[in-house]
Amino acid sequence: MNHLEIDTVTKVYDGSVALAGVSLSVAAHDYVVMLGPSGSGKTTLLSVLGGFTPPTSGRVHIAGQDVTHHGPAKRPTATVFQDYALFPHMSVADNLGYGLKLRRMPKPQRVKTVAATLEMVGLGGYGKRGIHELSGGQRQRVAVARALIVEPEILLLDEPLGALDLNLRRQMQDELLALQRRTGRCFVHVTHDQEEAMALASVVVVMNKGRIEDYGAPARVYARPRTRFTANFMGESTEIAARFEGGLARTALGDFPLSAPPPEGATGLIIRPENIIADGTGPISLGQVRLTDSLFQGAYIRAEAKAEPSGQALRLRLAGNATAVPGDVLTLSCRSEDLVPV
Ligand SMILES: Nc1ncnc2c1ncn2[C@@H]1O[C@H](COP(=O)(O)OP(=O)(O)OP(=O)(O)O)[C@@H](O)[C@H]1O
Repeated sequence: MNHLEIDTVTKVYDGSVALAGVSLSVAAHDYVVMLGPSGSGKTTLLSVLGGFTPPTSGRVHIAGQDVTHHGPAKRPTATVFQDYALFPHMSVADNLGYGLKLRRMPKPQRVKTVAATLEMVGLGGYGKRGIHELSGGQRQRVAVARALIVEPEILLLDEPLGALDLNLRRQMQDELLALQRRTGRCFVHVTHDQEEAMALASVVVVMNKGRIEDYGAPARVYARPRTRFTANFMGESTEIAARFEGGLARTALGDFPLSAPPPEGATGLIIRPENIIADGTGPISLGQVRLTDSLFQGAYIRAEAKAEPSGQALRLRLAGNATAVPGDVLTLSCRSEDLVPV
């Protein structure tokens, strides 16, 4: 059995289905990021893992123990909430020490553990401060430290960086990743920010309408999405309608060999803009297109084009130093493996 086993978990609220049979196995060293649009069930699943929401059916095992009906205090998890939920009237050290006190750790040991944990999150010497004397990033670190200090088997993080500005968010992402590696603990993190998911996850879980659409290493999920929803939700792509016959995808741009069998019921090929080569040097020719739109973005040019004569629209990403204006005619190509059947 894996470190975390989620077995066919459902959650129904007054007839509305928040989780529709979610199953997932997670290893002890994984950094899992749950990603999905608003209302897809991410927070509900995290809350079921933390023991705050009882599932309607299904089971949850953590470190070999069936915790399905255990409340938050009775399971080996700790949660970092988006608003941090720190005790505002207590000092930083008392916030951290609280959980240890509940576990009846003797005071001298408690003081040492608090100091070491503050050191670990880069807040050595901040123990005496009040919560209101900290910046947003420092409060976030205190919240993570307070959760980690009780040595949970799994650290649950609900949009932990949601309240921070972009620069601080990136810095805290680096810090969270370093902390996860240093502590070797399993982190399960909820976000709706796909860049954050890619940056942090060893396993990204894409959720939609209470189900898992796709999960795996971020590079695989991004490059070879298993479903149309995942392809559209993560990054940009173009879909080319296709019929699949004898190892070939027949499309308006031509017939292409497939590098993998199409999933059942597949009706299209997905291609990412950055995988379209803006000349004829790739092994698969996509033919000629005329640019219909181009937008300079600094490092690259985001462009739209229409294939000739089919009229198929394509999204492109051209080098930032290219000259590209609407009306230009380009010959496009790609690699077979970058045409992903969905
Ligand atoms: N306490 C509740 N009572 C009734 N319905 C709920 C409750 N909590 C969540 N839901 C519903 O369950 C579904 C999943 O919600 P959930 O909060 O898990 O989604 P989410 O992916 O975390 O969304 P967001 O990114 O907006 O936080 C939604 O349709 C929501 O309205």
